[in-house]
Amino acid sequence: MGYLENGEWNAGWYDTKSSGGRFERTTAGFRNWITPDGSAGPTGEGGFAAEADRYHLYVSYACPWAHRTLIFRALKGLEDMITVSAVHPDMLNDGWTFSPDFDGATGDTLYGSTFLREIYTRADPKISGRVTVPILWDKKRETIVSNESAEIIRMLNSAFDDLTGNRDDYYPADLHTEIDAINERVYDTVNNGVYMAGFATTQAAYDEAIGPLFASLDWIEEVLSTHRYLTGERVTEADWRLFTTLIRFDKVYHGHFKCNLRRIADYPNISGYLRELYQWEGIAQTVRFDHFVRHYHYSHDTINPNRIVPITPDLDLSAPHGRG
Ligand SMILES: N[C@@H](CCC(=O)N[C@@H](CS)C(=O)NCC(=O)O)C(=O)O
Repeated sequence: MGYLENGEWNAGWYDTKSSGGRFERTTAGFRNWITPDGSAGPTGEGGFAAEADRYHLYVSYACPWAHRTLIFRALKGLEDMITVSAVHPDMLNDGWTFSPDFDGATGDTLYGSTFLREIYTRADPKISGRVTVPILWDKKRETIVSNESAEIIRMLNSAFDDLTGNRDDYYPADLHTEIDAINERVYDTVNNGVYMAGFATTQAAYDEAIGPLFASLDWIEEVLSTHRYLTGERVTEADWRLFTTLIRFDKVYHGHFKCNLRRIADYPNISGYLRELYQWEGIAQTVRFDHFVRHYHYSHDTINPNRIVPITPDLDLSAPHGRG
């Protein structure tokens, strides 16, 4: 773990001293958009037109934010158009690395780099900031299009539709307001809520995160008792954004991040919904339990200094989901 300052690497864990023990996630630095014709998107500059075999994703199978991008690549049939490199699950003093020494870790298939930070310095040799996954890389301009997963999935949702013919829309116009509102609550209290609980270094910071997390899971359980998906009868971006946290919950967040008031298995509707999403065509291949169980327990030595990787419960995800 560490960060880049003027292109130089500094090792060090998150600073929570200045924020009363609270974990505060930093904002992503590259905010350009791929668009069908290369015109500029909502932020950043233009010049990133949708093209086959032009873009590359750098991901970790452990990371819930990177996982979103793999899910959208699968849902939108972009596997042949967008290539992928997956980092090693251990994120230690050098940050994410391309060591291929773990099943599914591919190394850097574009440049043969050793560390993920080299991708950031390749885009900007004097860059400052955290070295995070996912990264959407442009092989043509050799730069980073975006390192913000929420925006990468929006691009993948529609920018390539004319090339693939896949027009499935996970952010339909008539549901924008509802999806945005759900995303906000789910991000603040669930997706990021588990990290705020797990990375808290004061009791107060933990207490602040844990109540809203379970209040939101209780609310989601209620919503899913009358709706098949979060916004009703159509699966949307909001569901896939929640999925990446739910799938890690009982194996990692429940124990490692002390999110242990209840398990997902204790929520009947969320459990069926999780199974349905897991069984969705193309999704199971994006889920690497081995990567995330190893990553969290082995990498966070402030939480688990002896790096003991625990046994975790089997999740019977292939059982009938009963959500018909
Ligand atoms: N805003 C980013 C956050 C990504 C993020 O925090 N990724 C984590 C892995 S789960 C990371 O790479 N952390 C390394 C670090 O913070 O140094 C996104 O959603 O794309």
